[in-house]
Amino acid sequence: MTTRYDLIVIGAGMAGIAAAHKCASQGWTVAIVDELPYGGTCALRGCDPKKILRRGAEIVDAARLMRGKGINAAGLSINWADLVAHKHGFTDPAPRKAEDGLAHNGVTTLHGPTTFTGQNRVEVDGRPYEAARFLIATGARPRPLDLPGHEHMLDSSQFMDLKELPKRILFVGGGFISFEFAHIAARAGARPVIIDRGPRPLKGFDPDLVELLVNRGAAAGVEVRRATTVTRIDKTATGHRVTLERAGTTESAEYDLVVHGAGRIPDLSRLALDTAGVAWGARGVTVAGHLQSITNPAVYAAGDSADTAGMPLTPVAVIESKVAASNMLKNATTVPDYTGIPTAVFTIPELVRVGMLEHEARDQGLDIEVRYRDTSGWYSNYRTGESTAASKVLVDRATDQIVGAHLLGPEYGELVNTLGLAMKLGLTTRQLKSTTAAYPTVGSDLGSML
Ligand SMILES: Cc1cc2nc3c(=O)[nH]c(=O)nc-3n(C[C@H](O)[C@H](O)[C@H](O)COP(=O)(O)OP(=O)(O)OC[C@H]3O[C@@H](n4cnc5c(N)ncnc54)[C@H](O)[C@@H]3O)c2cc1C
Ligand SMILES: NC(=O)c1ccc[n+]([C@@H]2O[C@H](COP(=O)([O-])OP(=O)(O)OC[C@H]3O[C@@H](n4cnc5c(N)ncnc54)[C@H](O)[C@@H]3O)[C@@H](O)[C@H]2O)c1
Repeated sequence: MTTRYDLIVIGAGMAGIAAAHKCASQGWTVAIVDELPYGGTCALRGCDPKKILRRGAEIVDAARLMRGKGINAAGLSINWADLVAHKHGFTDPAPRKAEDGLAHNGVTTLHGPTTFTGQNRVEVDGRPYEAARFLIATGARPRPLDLPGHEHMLDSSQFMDLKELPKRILFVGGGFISFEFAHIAARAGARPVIIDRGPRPLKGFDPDLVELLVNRGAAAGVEVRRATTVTRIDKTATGHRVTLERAGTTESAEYDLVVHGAGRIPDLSRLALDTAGVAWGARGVTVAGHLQSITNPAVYAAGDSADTAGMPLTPVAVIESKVAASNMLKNATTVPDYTGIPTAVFTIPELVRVGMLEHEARDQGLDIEVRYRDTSGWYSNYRTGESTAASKVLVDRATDQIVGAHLLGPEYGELVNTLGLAMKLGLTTRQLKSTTAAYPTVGSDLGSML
């Protein structure tokens, strides 16, 4: 017999869980399904465990910066197995907590791979279900790389579960994952190399700050090679022989590990979306601004699996999920507001961005003032021994409002939240400068950055 719900949510990550809670709390009958343990990428295989591993690296780096300044960092090292065990202390109980919370709120929790069998029907592990509405929240997976030996690469989840960390690690792709993991690995004693096929890694971030970060990473043992790609990976007795291509020349080198950091794609190919009449493409489920499928009105999508103006980030998944849930409940067409959502690369130090890049602002015809500050000599950084730090705030001359902000430095991942808030609320830099921060905190540097 087919069980029927008001809503079936496919994917129990950030996007799926938030929407299931919201609709169930409004009295809808809701089921949620995942083929993996509940919690999704962010809690189990992404943001949260990654930042636990980074904590070890932060401590080592912080001690090294204070060498000769009263701290003896000699002999300080990361015990990788213990650090990974510390991570498991958080991730192992998370699925049970997530599932119990849903069940407590009246949501039926299902398990297994899900595929559509009609416009408003799915099968979960072979069992049929129907619903008036569906939310697709299936997230993303590593982009398949078409090269001989691709199966020897580890993905980000496998990397974070390594029992021990070898020395020679090649990260393919110069984006978020490679930079964050390489910065952790270097502090844990490895010699990571990042290759990127383009001339500039971390393309979504301010180019001047990226160059500073690349140099700071080099000093910590992270090598970055540009315009380089991998063409072949062969397993050897001691590791992997990797063939690399750069400007038409080929070289090969031996690495213990090769890690995939070459982008992620929406995880949709197994859902049989065509059977449900749901249009989709390489960027995700094709949705209107209010997150409803443009071809099947019963279906909505949110998070990494939806083709929207938002980046594939946790705060975006949560906002989209709440807006999609509210639209389903009220039959409304509200569009998410993406203004002022910050993003951070958790290297050491971290690189952050909110709003537009310089060239994006100019392409939009804005008359901007670029307020660049080398903050490396400022008190907050002197105190920690950090010698690489800078800020670049883009201010619209016509309105005195911030249209973009780019920061590289310790704790700037916290500072950027204030700039995001200012953008969201449309504060002028004059208004922002009139606020007072506790002193001495990095927040108290904001006025001088402006
Ligand atoms: C290594 C890493 C680090 C990251 N760090 C950060 C960070 O620091 N900050 C940040 O903002 N973002 C970060 N992200 C991105 C962030 O994790 C994602 O944007 C976010 O988790 C997306 O949430 P989601 O709910 O859309 O998808 P997910 O959390 O991926 O959830 C999708 C769920 O759907 C399930 N699923 C898929 N297909 C099916 C199917 N057919 N049937 C049943 N279930 C299915 C999956 O098993 C999964 O549990 C990181 C990502 C990675 C990979
Ligand atoms: N801190 C965070 O918020 C965080 C951390 C990790 C991941 N994420 C999310 O996960 C997504 C995926 O991360 P990612 O690091 O895999 O991708 P990414 O999109 O950040 O970067 C991929 C990079 O790999 C390069 N590349 C692609 N194919 C290549 C090849 N064959 N050889 C060499 N270089 C190649 C691209 O030019 C690009 O620079 C991100 O877009 C982000 O949304 C976020």
